[in-house]
Amino acid sequence: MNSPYRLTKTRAIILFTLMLLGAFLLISWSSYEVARQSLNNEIEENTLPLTSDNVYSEIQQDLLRPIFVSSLMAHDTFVRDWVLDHEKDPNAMIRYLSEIDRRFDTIFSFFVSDKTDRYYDPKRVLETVSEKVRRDQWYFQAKSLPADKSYFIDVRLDPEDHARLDIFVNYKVQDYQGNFIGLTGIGISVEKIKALIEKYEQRYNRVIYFVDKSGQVVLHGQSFKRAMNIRQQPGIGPLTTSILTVPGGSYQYRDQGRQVLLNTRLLPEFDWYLMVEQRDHPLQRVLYMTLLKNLGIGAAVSVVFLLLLWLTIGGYQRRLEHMATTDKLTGVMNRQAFELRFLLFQRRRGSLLTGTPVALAIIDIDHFKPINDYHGHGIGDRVIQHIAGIIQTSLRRTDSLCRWGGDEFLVLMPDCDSVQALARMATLSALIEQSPLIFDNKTIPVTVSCGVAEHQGKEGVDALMNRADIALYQAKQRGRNRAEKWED
Ligand SMILES: Nc1nc2c(ncn2[C@@H]2O[C@H](COP(=O)(O)OP(=O)(O)OP(=O)(O)O)[C@@H](O)[C@H]2O)c(=O)[nH]1
Repeated sequence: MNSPYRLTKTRAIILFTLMLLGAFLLISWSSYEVARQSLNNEIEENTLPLTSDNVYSEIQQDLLRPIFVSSLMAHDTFVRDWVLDHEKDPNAMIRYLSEIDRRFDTIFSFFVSDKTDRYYDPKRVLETVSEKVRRDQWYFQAKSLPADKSYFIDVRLDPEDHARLDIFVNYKVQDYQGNFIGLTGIGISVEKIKALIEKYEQRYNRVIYFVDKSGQVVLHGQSFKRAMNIRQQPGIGPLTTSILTVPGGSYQYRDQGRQVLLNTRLLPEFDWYLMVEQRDHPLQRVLYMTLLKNLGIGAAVSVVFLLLLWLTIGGYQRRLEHMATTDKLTGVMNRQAFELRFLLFQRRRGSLLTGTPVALAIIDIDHFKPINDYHGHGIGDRVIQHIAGIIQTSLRRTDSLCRWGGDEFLVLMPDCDSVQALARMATLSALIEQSPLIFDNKTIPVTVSCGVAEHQGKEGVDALMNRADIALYQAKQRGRNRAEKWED
């Protein structure tokens, strides 16, 4: 009888659980998303560009200095006059270059004469450059620069230590009429710039590197372990074209499941892009941990809430069930519960196809109306309770007792034929006769009449009761205080 109620309760609890967990999940997730988004925006719009600006302005000094020094050399009247004076004193140029190295702390300075193709460095006059030699191509490349470009930058191996890279600034030298007369410039060590990049990476907790206009990574710190062209780098690859066609911007991409925020900025003097990347901001982790904590709290609150709900609903349900199935006056089963019990019994009997007999007895208090009329309704109630108590003590565990209404009781007796039932009811009526209600020094004798019938085939409760009622009528007719069974 409980199962349909339990099912409804279980369904309701599952529904509440889903709603509650859904609500917690939705609230926690949306607030996490809002916080994450605003943190990302803050990083993307403020923090990252600010870092980028700082790195740019600091690194720019170191990168622009060689251009500045080269420009000084190219416009120096000494250099131009010396060339125009047919390079008479090579030592003068050598001294000049070594002075440049000493004053500006460059690693290498040079001059190449267009007229003689001679290559000067701070120590000596090296051999001449030739268009036919591959390693001299940088010179002819610089020489053929468009008129509006005064220099070009070259990153290549250190001529003395081939394991290291140097940045060379090659500046065009022109005479007073603007004719090309040579190339001068200096070289600085990439290692120095790399050290700077690493310093900034540690200071700002960012990944910093430079790419040229083709997407090739030209400068990076030691921890950089990725494809040397960003076009081949997963995540950022598809963004490369848009990155390299604007002077700077903010981008987002995913790399190995992690979000990367990127700020780019063009260094026009080098035609390089400064790339500043932010991965795993510490606050992102804090936000994620907060999300997990919120979900944990949500789940715990849900569990406690649902447990209380389960117990409360269970308590109410049990009370309601008890109220709906029990007779208030006697505490025995009421009519509705009995009908349901009979239906279940019938179903079980049908499925088991058991041949065991089942009997039903109707017990009616004799002359109950006069008891009510003489002693009052309250005493009448006590008589009903008294009779219910006696019947209950005489039942087996498998019997079911019901107060059908007024002064009438039903007893359903499985594994009991009409003859056995009749005998049991006769014993019961004798017992009731010998057990008057005694109270306030008054003795109220009570007797009952019983009608018994055995269940036949698939008949319903009404048909069975009808036959038992006929038997009861006979008992009443034959003088009451007795039991009769239905006879065909
Ligand atoms: N005190 C009390 N009386 C009730 C209750 N329910 C019904 N009654 C009364 O029980 C009486 C039933 O009387 P009947 O069964 O008609 O007649 P009876 O006096 O028992 O006569 P027989 O059954 O022929 O012996 C009526 O007077 C009802 O008012 C109840 O809950 N408490």
